[in-house]
Amino acid sequence: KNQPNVETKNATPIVESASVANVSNAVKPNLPNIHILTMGGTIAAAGSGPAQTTGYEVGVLTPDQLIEAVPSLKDIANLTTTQVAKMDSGTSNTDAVMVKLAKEAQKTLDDPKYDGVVITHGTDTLEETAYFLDLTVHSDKPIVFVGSMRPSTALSADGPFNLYNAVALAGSKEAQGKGVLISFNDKIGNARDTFKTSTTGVDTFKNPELGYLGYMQGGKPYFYNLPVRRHTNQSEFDIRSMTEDHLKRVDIVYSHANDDRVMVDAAVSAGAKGIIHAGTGNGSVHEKTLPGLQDAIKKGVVVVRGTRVPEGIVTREKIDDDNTFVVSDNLSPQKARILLMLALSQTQDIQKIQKDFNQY
Ligand SMILES: NC(=O)C[C@H](N)C(=O)O
Repeated sequence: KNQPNVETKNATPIVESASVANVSNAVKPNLPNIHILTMGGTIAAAGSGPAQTTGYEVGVLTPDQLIEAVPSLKDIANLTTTQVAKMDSGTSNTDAVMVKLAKEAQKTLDDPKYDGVVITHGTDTLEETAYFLDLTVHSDKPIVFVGSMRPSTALSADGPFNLYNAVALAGSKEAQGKGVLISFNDKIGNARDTFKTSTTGVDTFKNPELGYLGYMQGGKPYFYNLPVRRHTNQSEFDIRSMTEDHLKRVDIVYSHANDDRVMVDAAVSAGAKGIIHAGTGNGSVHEKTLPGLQDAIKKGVVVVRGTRVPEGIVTREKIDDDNTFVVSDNLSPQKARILLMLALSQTQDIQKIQKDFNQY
């Protein structure tokens, strides 16, 4: 029950598929070879009418149908596809799914015939999966995440143009070596810093304070900024030597007025090896919650002092040295969970884990 609908089939070369009427059946040697890994989400969704933008069925379009909706893709890339999952990323994404996708992306990028990868993904947890791949996949070839906010059946559906831009970006020289990118609504963000900011608006992926890396315009990327934190080829985490068993349980505990230790204790009894404390303000820990975190640490749980506030950084204070907390830097709780899981796959050493949070 509630298992993500995950399946893998062999890569289908769209260029050889007679059933795909709008896609050229000849490989054009002057165009980049881009492989699309599909995960489901609203970009592959269908509703019942032109104004339905919520409550539609997610992940129903096949990879071929996704591509058929954008006939001009054949002019910018030779495309092949693999359906890795057809999930609603808000209800069904798991660490196992992320591992499976990262392995699939690594395998594709290691194949000299491919120039880049596009991943179509639901937007709810896109930023988490994208950051996971940014930290574990080793390649300088472009890796571009894309999705949509409106289902394929809606008026002004944003999926087709988003997909066109993502394929154009993945086929560009400019996108090489910049880590995992998120291409959405004509903008290019990096996986670490970009996050979903609107429940239903099409301009949802951004980082209001730190901005974007660039724009897509006329099917071309225009870059202005570079990510400086370690990613892809410079990362110590490596999907090639990792299985889902290496990823330990990390829970997020969200603080609020009138907080207490109940949720921390629940995480510890559920077997958490790490806790991200999404504190108020600059990472404040409620006085009634603190003893719970201290007891968790005594049991060997690693606690990251983070914040529920979307902007700004949490830096080390006396409370962190007194309690051996790690601080989250400027990572959101959901991105801190990804990094802590990966850090815990290598060490329990607090200083090393803090160094990871300072570098990634
Ligand atoms: N816009 C979307 O893709 C939302 C959808 N619930 C998903 O994350 O799969």
